[in-house]
Amino acid sequence: MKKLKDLTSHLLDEKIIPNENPSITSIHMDSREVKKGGLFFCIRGYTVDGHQFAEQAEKQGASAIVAEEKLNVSIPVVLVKDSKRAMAIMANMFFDHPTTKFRLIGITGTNGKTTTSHLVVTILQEDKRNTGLIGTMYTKIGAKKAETKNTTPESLPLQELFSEMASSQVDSCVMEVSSHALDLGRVRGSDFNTAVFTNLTKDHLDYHQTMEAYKQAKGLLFSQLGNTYDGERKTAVLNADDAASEDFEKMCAAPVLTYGIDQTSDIQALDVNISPAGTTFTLVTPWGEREIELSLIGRFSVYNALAAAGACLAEGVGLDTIKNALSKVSGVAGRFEPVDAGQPYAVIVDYAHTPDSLENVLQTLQDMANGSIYVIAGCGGDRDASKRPEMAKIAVRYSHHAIFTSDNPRNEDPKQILDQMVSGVQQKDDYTVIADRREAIRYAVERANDNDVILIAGKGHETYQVIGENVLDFDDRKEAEKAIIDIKQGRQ
Ligand SMILES: CC(=O)N[C@H]1[C@@H](OP(=O)(O)OP(=O)(O)OC[C@H]2O[C@@H](n3ccc(=O)[nH]c3=O)[C@H](O)[C@@H]2O)O[C@H](CO)[C@@H](O)[C@@H]1O[C@H](C)C(=O)N[C@@H](C)C(=O)N[C@H](CCC(=O)O)C(=O)O
Ligand SMILES: Nc1ncnc2c1ncn2[C@@H]1O[C@H](COP(=O)(O)OP(=O)(O)OP(=O)(O)O)[C@@H](O)[C@H]1O
Ligand SMILES: N[C@H](CCC[C@H](N)C(=O)O)C(=O)O
Ligand SMILES: [Mg+2]
Repeated sequence: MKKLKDLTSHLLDEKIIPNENPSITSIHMDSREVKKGGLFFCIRGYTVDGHQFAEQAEKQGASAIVAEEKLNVSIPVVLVKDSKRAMAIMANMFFDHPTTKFRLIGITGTNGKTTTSHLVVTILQEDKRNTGLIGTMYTKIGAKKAETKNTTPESLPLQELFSEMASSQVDSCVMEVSSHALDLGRVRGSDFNTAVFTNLTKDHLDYHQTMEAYKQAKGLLFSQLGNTYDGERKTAVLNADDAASEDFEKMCAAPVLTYGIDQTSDIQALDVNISPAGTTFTLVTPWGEREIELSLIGRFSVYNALAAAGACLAEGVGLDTIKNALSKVSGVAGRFEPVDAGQPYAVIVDYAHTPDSLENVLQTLQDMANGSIYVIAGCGGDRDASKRPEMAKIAVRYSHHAIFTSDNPRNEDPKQILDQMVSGVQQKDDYTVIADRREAIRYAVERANDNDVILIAGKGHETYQVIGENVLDFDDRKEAEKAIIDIKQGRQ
């Protein structure tokens, strides 16, 4: 059991620590979850100010509170300048520095984090490691999945999850590290061993405002990596074909391993061959060469495989293990996932929700399709509006017919989002606007002929649609399947 002062001993910023030193049996950032003997952190959020729940936490039996202002409570209050920062440090102390007990591999970048993290886990498991995974779709300890709200959780639930991983004998944890998480300090106190960069293109400018600030946020993963001198191996794995890597190299004290297709790099893909059946390339590394066979398609998949191979080489995995594991990967849910209901044309569900990812996926389809390409695309509400016209422009440029529809409108008017998309295209372009996503999918399915391709972009693995405050059941894969079957029956 911990005492309050065990947890405050590493708080170096301006603080006032009370004389009392109660026992702390649990820690909480949500007043509704506070237990007797717990420590409650008052966090100023985007929606509410956690300080207003201090009295509720006291009523529920909290032993102490961490806050940024004086409170009207009779339990001890630790006053700090920044309770989010204090929470990251104290959560790490409360759970006994869990990330020092296993290898931690962090993956950042605009696109490819979820895919690359799955590839890394597959390779590490082939190497008989006990893995943990934290990312957009779920968290996983071995095969046990749990739901998650954020791609990278807030520091307190994150350290708690790390602690559970350590108790479950996880020896390697692979996590997606979002730019929001880096900027908001959610991974402060996490001891990364290998840090991977996929790529940097436009997204999240609603939050970061400028590409420079967005890049700086991503760079924090590399500056937080530390160095190898304390005996632990640390490596930054950087994409040599992305200009941002030069900046990250400067921000990083650890050894750097680069990967690429175009630029000369430590880990290089040569003789890349992409076909609808899969991808092959020669993986050239400082440890030797191997012929790689992947069932994933597209040039972007080669980058994800290189990033994963780089991370695993940094983690000491052998080349044969990497080759074998990559040959077994069948795909990641909602990423270029085919829907097959016996139709004579292809339907692909993909999580492309940025201009760059949409362009990559459509380019890949263009290289392969024999018939027409239909793309169904929308843009999320309460998110970066500047990508809307760009995504629409890309959709019409690489398809024969684009259908603009709703993604997750959240608290925005779907019509307004669609108007912003349409502002990026010209009247002569071949597009249709159908706000209802179900109808948009049906529209494409009704029109597709043999050998055509329908790309349903943006929601990938998501099984819901957020409209206003309502979270409705919605799964692009199921909707497509239903539409194919209904329309087939109607045609018979
Ligand atoms: C903008 C943002 O990052 N918001 C995050 C933030 O929410 P918030 O600031 O609105 O929290 P709040 O509701 O104001 O609450 C403030 C505090 O009061 C507490 N509270 C609240 C109510 C109550 O009754 N009692 C109580 O104690 C809350 O627990 C909290 O500690 O803190 C929450 C808890 O950690 C996060 O789940 C939430 O992420 C939301 C869901 C979100 O959408 N975030 C996105 C922008 C995000 O972070 N995305 C990235 C991935 C992006 C990508 O790369 O694709 C991610 O890592 O997920
Ligand atoms: N290396 C890559 N470069 C560009 N686009 C990619 C790359 N890898 C995947 N994509 C595209 O981006 C989409 C999202 O991929 P993935 O989920 O792996 O990225 P992510 O970085 O985890 O995204 P998020 O930030 O939403 O968590 C894929 O469906 C695909 O269209
Ligand atoms: N992690 C991303 C996911 C976007 C997925 C897309 N379907 C949307 O809702 O915009 C975000 O929260 O911005
Ligand atoms: Mg992800």
